[in-house]
Amino acid sequence: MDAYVAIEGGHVIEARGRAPGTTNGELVFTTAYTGYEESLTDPSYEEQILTFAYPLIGNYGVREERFESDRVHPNAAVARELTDDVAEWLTEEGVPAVDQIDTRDLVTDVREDGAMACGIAVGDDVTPEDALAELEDCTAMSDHTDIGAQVSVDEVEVTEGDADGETVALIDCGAKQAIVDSLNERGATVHRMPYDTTPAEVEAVDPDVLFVSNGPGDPANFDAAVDVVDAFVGDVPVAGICLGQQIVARALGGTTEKMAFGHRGVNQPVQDVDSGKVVMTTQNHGYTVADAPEALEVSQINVNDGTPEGLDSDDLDVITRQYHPEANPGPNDSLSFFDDVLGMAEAKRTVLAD
Ligand SMILES: NC(=O)CC[C@H](N)C(=O)O
Repeated sequence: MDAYVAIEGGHVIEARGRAPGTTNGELVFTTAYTGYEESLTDPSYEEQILTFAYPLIGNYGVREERFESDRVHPNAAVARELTDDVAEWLTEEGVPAVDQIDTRDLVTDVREDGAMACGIAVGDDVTPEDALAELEDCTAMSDHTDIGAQVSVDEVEVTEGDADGETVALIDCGAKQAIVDSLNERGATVHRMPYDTTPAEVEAVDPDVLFVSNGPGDPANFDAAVDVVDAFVGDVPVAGICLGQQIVARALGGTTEKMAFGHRGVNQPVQDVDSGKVVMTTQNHGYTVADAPEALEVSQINVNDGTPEGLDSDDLDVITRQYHPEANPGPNDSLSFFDDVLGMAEAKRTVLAD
């Protein structure tokens, strides 16, 4: 199958077609060397074209148990070499894929010029012009103003924990399954609620903790979730992961901005400000908190570029992380985040009961 990849500026690269179709999206890369099933099903990659920096993708097959949602989210996949298993999976999913392309070159372009528009055409009769036409049609990430609707649940889904466990209202802005599982495994009952849930609907659940999930796109396009955090913060403990951190920051008066090419991989070093301890983390984000709200302490920072990785407040009962403590893929070193969140909720519940 023929394949052409057109990148911002109009440069067209020839590749080998592995799954047919034409599409466009924001070109990003991940340096993760494993976890392609988790990454390809992570809703945070919605409307993006995912390039794998690691050259061989697919060498341990495709297993549904490792999926983070019920479909592939990037608009296309790009790798140096994709196995037949992955090519067949992406073909079934209708997601175009290419390989036999110099991903070192592509990653260097994105590192130098930032995440960029990209058009892809794959098929027996496609031409470079088809890829260029897709590039021309590409919508900037911040202009996907209702991207939450593409990835959230339509209705509340409840997964039960232990009878005496905490009740979590999870605002699903494109949540990874591992977040729900990590909470359930610790005895919490999770009410997974649509991204545009109102404060009144959250109130009806009477949560012990309000948890804002990861998700795709620009945090500026999640005003409903910002309103929910605004309504509860200070009264109910609040937690957030990735987009969740950005939304919590916005709700308390902080600002967010787009990074050049973001952080995507499984070995991003994060330092705890108080202890000095460094952990390796899984990341997948293109935006960051620019000005942290005064009410929150920047508790953790990225060792490479100093961006905020954790925002905490003991007074308000807030804990958020820019990275992914739930891993999947990646190191499990930060799973204790979920113990901290539920511990915070339990402590507050005890205080209120006394
Ligand atoms: N994984 C995420 O939640 C990503 C958050 C946001 N979409 C960003 O790119 O920064």
